[in-house]
Amino acid sequence: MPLVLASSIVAAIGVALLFSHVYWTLIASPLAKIPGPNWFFLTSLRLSWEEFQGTRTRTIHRLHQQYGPAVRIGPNEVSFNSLSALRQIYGAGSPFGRPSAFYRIFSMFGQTSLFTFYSSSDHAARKKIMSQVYSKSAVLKSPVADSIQSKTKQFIDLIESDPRTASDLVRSLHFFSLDNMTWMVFGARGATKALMGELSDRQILSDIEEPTARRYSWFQLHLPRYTRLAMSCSFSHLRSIIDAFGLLPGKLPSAYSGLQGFALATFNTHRSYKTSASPPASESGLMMRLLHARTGNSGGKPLSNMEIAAECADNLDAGLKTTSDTLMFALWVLSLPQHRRYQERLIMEVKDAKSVRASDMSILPVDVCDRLPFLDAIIKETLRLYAPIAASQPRTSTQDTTIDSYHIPAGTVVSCQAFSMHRNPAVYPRPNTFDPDRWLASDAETAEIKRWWWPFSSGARMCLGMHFALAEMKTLLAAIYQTYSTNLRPDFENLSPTATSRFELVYDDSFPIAEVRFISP
Ligand code: HEM
Repeated sequence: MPLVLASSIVAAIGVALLFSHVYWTLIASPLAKIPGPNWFFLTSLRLSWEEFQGTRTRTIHRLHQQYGPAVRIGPNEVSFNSLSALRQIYGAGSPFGRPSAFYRIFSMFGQTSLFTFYSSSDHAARKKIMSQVYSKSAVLKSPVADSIQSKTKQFIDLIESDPRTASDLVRSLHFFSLDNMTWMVFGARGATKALMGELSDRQILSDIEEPTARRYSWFQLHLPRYTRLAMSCSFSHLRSIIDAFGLLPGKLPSAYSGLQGFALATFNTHRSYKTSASPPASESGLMMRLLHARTGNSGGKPLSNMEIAAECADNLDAGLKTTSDTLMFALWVLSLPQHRRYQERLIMEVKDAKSVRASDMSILPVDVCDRLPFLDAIIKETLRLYAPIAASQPRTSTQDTTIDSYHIPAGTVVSCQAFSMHRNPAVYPRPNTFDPDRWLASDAETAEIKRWWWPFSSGARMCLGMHFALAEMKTLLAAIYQTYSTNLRPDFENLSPTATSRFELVYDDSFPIAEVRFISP
């Protein structure tokens, strides 16, 4: 009898808790006024399931199409798709920061870095030290521009010497991006030579195509304790049971572990360089800048060794796939038979630019590429339709706010996603069509589409490496189309790639390794 009574009390408490949860989430919560599907209101598991399947971004987009510019996508989460919300969440003076619940999965060596700071003041102090390295004026001139040009030349040499490797775009563009990024971070002495065939450098990237990477990040985000336990479990029997039931988060402790290991080893090798006031090109780069800040030469806050190593690793991570995936999408989209005319126009533009320069320089200079209007339109349109970070960029605030006339309590996760911003048919007519010409109209006509273009985020936390990435991408595309035309293997013509996962920037699962053929005239 006491057992029955106890069970009845437990059941009654359970039902009461369930009712109060349902009442709160569906009726009493200030977020209940925001439209969206009830299942998403009730439990965050609903959205987590979409994330597990890799469909989160597309589902949120569909919900915006159905419910409008504000959609509640979880008990405590809202997605917005309007310029006013974008400015409020990400704009100057915004009270919103990056929530550690999500961004901790990007943490390197357990350190907080530019990418993972919540506090605006910590973030601003670190960004002040780092931003000069990647400023547009630094990128478009020597020694950065010379380095980009030399890596570009090495890519063209690879097409000539090893066309098979060059055509496998995931690999070859990662080599290009790695060599560029490592030069930016560690200077000439610490830069990799993957394009030139250095096997140990190519090996750094061996885990980036690990198919369980997204799954691992999902476990890390949603079940962090279990993930730690399962991955570090030293009892082989338990480990085999977890494995047998398919409950192992991933095969590797982390994708990019090769990149992190490289960053730490290179930092340790080179950190004792003398920090002279104006270091030579071989000693320039982010690491030197951070070491300077430590010794007080630049007036910044002193940083520990691990903080500097983490910042270096984080930059390699942030700049590697974003740039190489965008380049892959650009080469793929230009190689589609229906876009032949765009490829031909680009070829004309770069050849004209070459012909007005009397020099025998085989690669168009970075600053010249920066000013080519059709190339710029191609890059903008590629980043609109195939943004490598297309998914939500979550933010939270410690104070209550009102966004688009909805009351948003402190702690609510709010976000916009480039995938939806870039597909608003009222802003971009025929939003799913690749149309570079939309960027070539007058300033007045393009003002609105530029406001909605958001591949690099905006405001204080906008991408640090945007100018560097644009310079790399423009210089390489100009060099390729100066000499070659490209087409696709026929089985790649009917694919529709977009990186939509929040965790991995790789091509979608539906998009196998892309191969283009580089055709000499
Ligand atoms: C096509 C190439 C790239 C794209 C589309 C891109 C996009 C973005 C986006 C959307 C963010 C904000 C993410 C968020 O808040 O969740 C971001 C931040 C960042 N990106 Fe990039 N990125 C690219 C290349 C690079 C490169 C080459 C670097 C090299 C330094 C880089 C370094 C960073 C850093 C350090 C941040 C954090 C900035 C901050 O918090 O102030 N990115 N990027």
